[in-house]
Amino acid sequence: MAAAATIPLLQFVPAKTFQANHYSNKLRPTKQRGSFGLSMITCASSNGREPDSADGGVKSVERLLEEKRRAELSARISSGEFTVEKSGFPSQLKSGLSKVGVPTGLLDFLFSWADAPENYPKIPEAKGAISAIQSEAFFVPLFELYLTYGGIYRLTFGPKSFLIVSDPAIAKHILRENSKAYSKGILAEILEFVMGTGLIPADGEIWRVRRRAIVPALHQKYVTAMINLFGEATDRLCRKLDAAASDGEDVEMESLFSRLTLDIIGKALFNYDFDSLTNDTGIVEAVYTVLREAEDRSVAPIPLWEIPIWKDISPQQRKVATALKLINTTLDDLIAICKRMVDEEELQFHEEYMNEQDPSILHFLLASGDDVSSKQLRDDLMTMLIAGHETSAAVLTWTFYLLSTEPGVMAKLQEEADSVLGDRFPTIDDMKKLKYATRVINESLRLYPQPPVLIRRSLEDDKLGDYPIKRNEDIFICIWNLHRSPKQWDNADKFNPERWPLDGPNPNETNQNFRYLPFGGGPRKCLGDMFATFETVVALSMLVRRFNFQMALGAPEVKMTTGATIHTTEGLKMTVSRRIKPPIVPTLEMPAFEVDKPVGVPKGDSLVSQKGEVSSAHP
Ligand code: HEM
Repeated sequence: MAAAATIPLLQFVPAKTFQANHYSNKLRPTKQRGSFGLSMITCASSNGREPDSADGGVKSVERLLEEKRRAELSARISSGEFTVEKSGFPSQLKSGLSKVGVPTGLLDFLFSWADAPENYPKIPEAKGAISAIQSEAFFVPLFELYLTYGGIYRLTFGPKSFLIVSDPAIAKHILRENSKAYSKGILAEILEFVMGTGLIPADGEIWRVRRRAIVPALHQKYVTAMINLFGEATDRLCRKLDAAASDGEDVEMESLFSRLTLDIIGKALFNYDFDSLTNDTGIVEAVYTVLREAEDRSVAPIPLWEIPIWKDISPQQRKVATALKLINTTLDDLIAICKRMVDEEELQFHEEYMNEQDPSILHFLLASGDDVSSKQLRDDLMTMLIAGHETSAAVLTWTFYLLSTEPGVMAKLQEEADSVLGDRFPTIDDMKKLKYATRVINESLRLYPQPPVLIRRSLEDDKLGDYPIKRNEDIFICIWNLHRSPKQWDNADKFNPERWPLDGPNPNETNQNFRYLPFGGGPRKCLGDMFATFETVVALSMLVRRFNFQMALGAPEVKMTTGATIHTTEGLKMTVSRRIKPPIVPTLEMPAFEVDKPVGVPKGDSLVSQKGEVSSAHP
C-alpha cells in the first residue's frame, strides 16, 4: 500500500467528525476542522433567529476573524505565494521588471520566447503549505485557487503534486471520453483495508466484471420494492420525531439521517435490519469504527498502520481489526444464509428476478449464479454499504439545513407533499409526481455534492484541455467548484430549486454537459443514482408532510467538515413540531417489514442467530 495522501482529499471516506464508539447517545463530533465562513456560502445565522447578545458578540468576533483570515488567504494567493516561479535568469528578470511596474501583458509578450523551448503551455501551478488549508474544509481553498488559476491547476505540497480540475470539458474527458486512461489511484490504496477490490476502488478487469454483475440487480422492480422500504424506515424516524415533538426535545438530525440511511441500505443490500434508529448494536458501532478509520488513514502523514508491530500494539488499530472481523463475520453469515435460501428456492431466474421475502441485492447476485468468491462478494457489499449510506445521509442533512434558510421553499414542498401523498406512504407512481421535492434534492446536491471531489490517476500520457500531462498524475475533479462556479451558474451560491424547471428533464451530467455531476459520469457513474434519488425524495416528502423543522434555539452554527462527504462540525440541531394539517397517520397497509420489533445484535456478536428475525420488506 502506498503512503497516505498528505491532504484530506477523499471520496467515500467518512468524516472525522463522528465518534464511532458512543452510539448510546448520538453520533458526536470529535474533531472540528474549523469553519468555512466564506461569503460564497452563507451559514451566518444557524437558527434564523436573533442570537442573544453575548452569543451574538462572540459570533461577530468569530465572523470578523474569519473574514480577516479569508482576506489574508486571498492576498496570499494574489501575491503569488502559491505560484511557482520559473527558474532561470529570464524568469528572474521578468519577475524583477514586474515588481518595478512594467505591465504584465507587455512582459508576457517580451518573454514568450523564454517559455517556448518545450513548445506547449504549462499548467498553472500553485504550491503551499498544508497549514494553509488545514483550518477548514479542504475544498474551500481549492475553490479560491480555482478563481485565481482557472479550470485546471497544479497544487504542490512538498513532494506531492495534484492536478485540480474544475472545468466541465476536462472533467468530461477524464470521466467519459478517455476514462480508460484513468484509475482510482490513491483512493484504492487508502480504501483497500475496508473495501478490498469492491466496485468503488476496483479498476481494470475486476471492476468490469463486477460492474456487469451488480448493475442488473438494481432493476426497475427492485427499485419499486425499495420505495416501500424507504417509506417504512422513514415512518420509523417519524415516530422518533413524534416523540421528540411531544417531549419538546430538540433533535440532532445529522445523526438521525445517518441511522435512517444505514437501516435502509442494510435491508436493501443484504436484507439485514441494523435497526440503528432504535438500537445501538455492536455491528452498528463496528461499521462506524471502520468508516472513521478510513478517514483517519486518508489524512495521516505517515501510514503507521503498515508497520506490522503497530497493528498489535495500537489500541485504535486493535479496535479496527476487531470491528472489521465482526463485519466480515456478519457479512459471511449473511452470505451463507442467503446461499441456503437460494438453494432451497425453486428458482426461475430472469432479468427482473426478485425474491419477495428477500429482495436484496445479495439475493439477486446469488440467484443469478454470479460466479464470485465470498471475499469479492463481501468487498462489493461493504463498498455499497459505505457508498449508499454516508452519501444519502449527507444529502438529507444539507437539504434540511438549506430548507431552514428558505421558508418559502419549505412551504412549497409541504404543499406538494400534502397534495400528492395525502395520508399514505409514497409509491413508485408518486416519484413522477413529487417533482418539486426532486428539484429540491437536485439543488441540494448542486450546493453540497457528495462527495465534493472525485479522485483519479492517469495511467498514460494524455492531454487535458491545452495541457499535456504525464502518466501517474494524481487528479482531483472538484465537483464543488463545478457546482459553485460563477462561470457556470447565475447566483451560484443561492439555494434555488426553481433553477430546474419542473417540466424540464431531470438534471444530470449529460444534459448539463458535465457542469453538474452529482453522481459522477461516464462508465464509473454511480449505479445507485435512482435508488438514492427516490430514497431522499421519499424521506424528504414524508418528513415535511408531518413536521415543521426549524434550527433549534442556541444550536451551534452549521459549519462544514470534510470526509468523503460533507459533514457538519457540530451536528444539525433542529426543533421539530407536528403540522396541524393534513391528517398525518399513514393508512396504507403496513407490509411485513417489522418496524417496531428490535432485532439488535448484542455487542460483539455476529448476526447468524438473528437472521430468522430479519424481516422482509414485502408481505
Ligand atoms: C445521494 C446518494 C449518492 C450519491 C450523491 C452518490 C454519488 C456517487 C458518485 C459521485 C459516484 C462516482 C464516483 C467516481 O466517479 O469516482 C458514485 C459511485 C458509486 N456509487 Fe453512488 N452515490 C449515492 C448513492 C449510492 C447508493 C445508494 C449506492 C448503492 C446502492 C451507490 C453505489 C455506488 C457505487 C457502487 C459506485 C461505484 C461505481 C463504479 O465505480 O462503477 N451510491 N456514487
